[in-house]
Amino acid sequence: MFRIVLVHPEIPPNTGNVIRLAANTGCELHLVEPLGFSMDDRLLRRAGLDYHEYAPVRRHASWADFLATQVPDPASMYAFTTRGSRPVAEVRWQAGDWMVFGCETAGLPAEVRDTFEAAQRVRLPMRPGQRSLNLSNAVAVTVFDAWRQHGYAGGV
Ligand SMILES: C[S@@+](CC[C@H](N)C(=O)[O-])C[C@H]1O[C@@H](n2cnc3c(N)ncnc32)[C@H](O)[C@@H]1O
Repeated sequence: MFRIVLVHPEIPPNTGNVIRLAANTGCELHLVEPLGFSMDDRLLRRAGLDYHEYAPVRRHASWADFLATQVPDPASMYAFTTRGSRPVAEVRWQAGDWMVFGCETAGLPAEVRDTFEAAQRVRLPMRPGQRSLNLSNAVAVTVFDAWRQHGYAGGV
């Protein structure tokens, strides 16, 4: 089981997709507020269908609140950023690791990104000149690669 963290997500269908992905793969999902939508949003519900009933979704009032309540081990936290210094392919994922993603427009806030050691700031490969992947696509390819490393344990 991996832990997905979305910091200030803005677009309801992206978070809905990630709720569904978390249910599909057995991940925990953490949302760091402020969010760009209400959790009752119609688009969020449509994308997540009823999966929010099956995927644990935890909300945190701020990044500081997330750190204070979850007390994550920095060595098990990875920040996903297009400015990451480490290729994601080098990561050997461990159960319980935290995968931290930024918002759709601005990415991870600098005050969050800068708290990660260089080795914990990872990037997904893209062709030259490309800006970024869609947030929910970035989460999906990451979770499935991590799950693949574990032989899709628990999957059928
Ligand atoms: C649409 S992107 C944000 C784009 C933003 N302008 C930036 O440059 O960070 C949303 C989130 O997806 C993740 N992401 C997208 N493409 C990525 C990549 N190539 N490497 C690492 N993370 C990526 C990051 O967490 C990012 O904050």
